Amino acid sequence: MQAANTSLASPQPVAALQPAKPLVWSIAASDSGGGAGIQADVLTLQDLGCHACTAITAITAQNSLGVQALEPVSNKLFQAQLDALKSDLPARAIKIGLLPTAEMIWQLADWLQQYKQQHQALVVADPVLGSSSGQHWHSEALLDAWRALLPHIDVLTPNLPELGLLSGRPTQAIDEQVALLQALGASAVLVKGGHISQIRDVTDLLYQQDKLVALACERLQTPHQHGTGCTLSSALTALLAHGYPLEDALVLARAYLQAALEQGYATGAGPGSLAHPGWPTSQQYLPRISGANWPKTPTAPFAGISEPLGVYPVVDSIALLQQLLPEQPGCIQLRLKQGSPADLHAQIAEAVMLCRRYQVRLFINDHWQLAIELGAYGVHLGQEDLALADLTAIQQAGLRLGISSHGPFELARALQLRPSYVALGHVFPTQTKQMPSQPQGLKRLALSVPLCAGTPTVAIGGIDQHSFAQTCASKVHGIAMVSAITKATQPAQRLRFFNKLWEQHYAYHR
Ligand SMILES: Cc1ncc(COP(=O)(O)OP(=O)(O)O)c(N)n1
Ligand SMILES: Cc1ncsc1CCOP(=O)(O)O
Repeated sequence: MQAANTSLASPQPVAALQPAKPLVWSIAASDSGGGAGIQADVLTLQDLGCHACTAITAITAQNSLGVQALEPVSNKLFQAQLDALKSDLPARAIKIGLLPTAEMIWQLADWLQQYKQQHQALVVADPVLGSSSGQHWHSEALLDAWRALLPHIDVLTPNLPELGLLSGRPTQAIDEQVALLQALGASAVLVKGGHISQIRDVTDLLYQQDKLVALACERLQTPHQHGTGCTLSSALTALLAHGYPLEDALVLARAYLQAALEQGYATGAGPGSLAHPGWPTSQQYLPRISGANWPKTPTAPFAGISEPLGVYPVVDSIALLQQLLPEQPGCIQLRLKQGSPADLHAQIAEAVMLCRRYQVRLFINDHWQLAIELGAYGVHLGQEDLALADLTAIQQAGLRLGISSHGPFELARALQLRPSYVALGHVFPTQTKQMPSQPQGLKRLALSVPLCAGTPTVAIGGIDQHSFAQTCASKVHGIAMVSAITKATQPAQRLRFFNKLWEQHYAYHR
């Protein structure tokens, strides 16, 4: 019998395929206790739908009570791991954790410089310079090496002590310390709030060039916090690997961490481990976001909407409104982008009168003062419009408020204001408006809907007869459309068609 060819010397490469899951590398140390390091990273990356590859920097002997020993891998073995991954499993994103020696950090800096010239990969680095149980693994030489690594890192996630060590100016203000790291080549810096002060909330600060955003979550009273930094940074890496922009990735990663902490569990006699709670789907874990140009939340929620919004045409003229109203859409929006004050007043007054006659709920885009004055059902505002509007006046006048969102970050901000509905868009490419962001697609739409529990959702952007049913399947409460209705040769007939589809869907699938 002929022996099967079991040679390991020269495996034939399988034809390059697009991997089914994003490939993410964790470059970090092993935690024999299974709560932090490589082990926490792999569990988190897999939990968030990525394939985790690893390059182990050191092996630690530890349990829930502390670290008993740490031994770096040889530089040769470290290099071999990186090269093996590079030749066959290129990363969409890379997470860096504990780097045990200055020499290994310099080696990684050289290696990353070359890698990033050939591959597009985002690098998140959690500068682990000590353990939560009190050990520290830094020397001046190691800190200098970390500083040299900064230009190769896209997001650095230090806690406050780590920021102080890296900046070398621990007594200066956080902004000033971050500026020092940015001067050394750091891009985005997320200063984690766990150590900032023992107040009710944990507030993380995201610095990007000239922009600062704060994300606050309730401080959970749990002893099971081993691996918190590793879990946050690997969750962030996973979400970046899925293609979420940084702020969106961070909001979801923070929600993931909050659920992971809340469901943490005891392992040994010391602090236990975090759970791996799956994709964030619950609004209760979303961080509260603050930053420049963001309005205060009115003291009460906006008026609610009882019936589903249904098919939601967005029109730019009274003529179209008149054509569509007899078809009884779930609601309608007048979106006027030009006109003198007198002209706008006259058109909105007429729209209010017509919608009352047909008993259709009328939202006014942008012109919130006229909407209040003339008694519209509600107002729709974009995120940039919110800072300019008097939200308390809209809320106290009893008008409904709909707010646009283009991803989890804007969605979390919008939900904070307790609006009457949130719009999720743009779902598909659209010709109607130049959009600053990428289309979200149906998968992200479906993942966003559960985050809004209790607040109605409206999908918008590029929805037409081909995508209507799939969009309904995401369980949104309304479907807003501009061109699919207004550019049809017979807009009223087209609306009738969509109304019928909505009713069928609603009757059979809710
Ligand atoms: C239902 C609905 N969703 C989103 C929008 C977009 O509003 P906005 O972000 O204010 O952009 P403009 O419409 O002003 O271009 C909307 N109008 N309606
Ligand atoms: C106003 C707006 N906001 C997000 S997408 C969009 C335009 C939607 O138009 P269409 O339905 O023609 O794609």
